[in-house]
Amino acid sequence: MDLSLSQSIIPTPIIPCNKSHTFNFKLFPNFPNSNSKSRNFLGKPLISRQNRPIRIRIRIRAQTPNVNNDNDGFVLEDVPHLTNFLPDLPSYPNPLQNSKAYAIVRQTFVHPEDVVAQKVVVQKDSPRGVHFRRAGPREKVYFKSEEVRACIVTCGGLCPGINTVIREIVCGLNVMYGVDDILGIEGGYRGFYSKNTMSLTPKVVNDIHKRGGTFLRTSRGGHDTHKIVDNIQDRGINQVYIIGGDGTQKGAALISKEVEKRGLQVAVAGIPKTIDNDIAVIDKSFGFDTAVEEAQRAINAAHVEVESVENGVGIVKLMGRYSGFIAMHATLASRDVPSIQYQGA
Ligand SMILES: Nc1ncnc2c1ncn2[C@@H]1O[C@H](COP(=O)(O)OP(=O)(O)O)[C@@H](O)[C@H]1O
Ligand SMILES: O=P(O)(O)OC[C@H]1O[C@](O)(COP(=O)(O)O)[C@@H](O)[C@@H]1O
Repeated sequence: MDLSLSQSIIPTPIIPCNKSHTFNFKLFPNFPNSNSKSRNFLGKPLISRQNRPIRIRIRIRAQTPNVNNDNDGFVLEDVPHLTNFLPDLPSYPNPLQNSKAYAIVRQTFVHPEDVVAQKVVVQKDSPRGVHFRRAGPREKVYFKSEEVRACIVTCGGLCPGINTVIREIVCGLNVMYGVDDILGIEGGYRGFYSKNTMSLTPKVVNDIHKRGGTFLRTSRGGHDTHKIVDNIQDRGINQVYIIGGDGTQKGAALISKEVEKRGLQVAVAGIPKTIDNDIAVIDKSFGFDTAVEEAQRAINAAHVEVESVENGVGIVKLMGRYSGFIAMHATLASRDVPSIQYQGA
């Protein structure tokens, strides 16, 4: 999957209700300069949620070259927010603040000014570089729990862990945020306008993470922005969670633009899916570990065959048309392959 960073949509993380299935969209938790003073590197609030243009790209350069100025070459690749076009939208305290079970979150809310650097290693006097908005629960939210009608859709190819993601969105919304109106859109984008929805509750999704594939089914094609947004409007949906690869996220961006054009209070969250782990800015894409484990099985099997005959040669072809991370990690982990040569297409 080729998910270029400028097109990436950073999702608000859903903290799982079951620790054993944790997956983490938090970006570089060890991001340096995390003290509150250095966060305000622009010397003024970085984010004005009011009247903020969509996907702003702030470039600030120091007047004098080679001056060690905190603002030098700082670029923020932002994501759209509802208040860009609905500036008077009221906000509410995050329900997690009142939760005994999740009380710890109060201390770890993501500050609105938190960003994540694309490059961890920089040189002295080099530009600060590109930064992304940090994902995570905020102190304020823009929906009342009882007014949320969420939906989840899965599009494009398969990847291990999709069902876990679906489950965690449902459980996270329900258990942590008190949302009980969650719809499953079946069969990818076209499911918005050609199929009925299913109701998703923690009980319905309880066991789905033990199965492969996607519980909601998927498809390629069928992205008709107007028909999809018409349907979102007709069904009174106000939160849309879209799980998929680069094609899917392009579709999500179009939906978000159409929502803005119509002035709807609908939040669109894209959850990047790639088995290849080729999104630089996140810790790890879900499903990658499983793919590496499975790949090692193939390598191990070939190794057993090779060892049992004279001059045996085993050939294992692993997936990853444009990305060699699965092949590289599986090979390094198994130690059965003396040297690695990765050849992309
Ligand atoms: N450029 C695009 N604009 C809008 N929708 C797109 C675009 N590319 C793909 N899609 C839609 O996204 C869905 C999945 O796309 P696909 O490229 O097949 O998989 P993936 O999301 O895994 O890359 C399909 O329903 C497709 O119609
Ligand atoms: O088996 P191959 O040809 O290496 O294909 C594997 C590739 O297919 C994918 O699963 C899907 O790729 P596309 O989204 O381009 O169809 C990639 O994530 C992966 O790298």
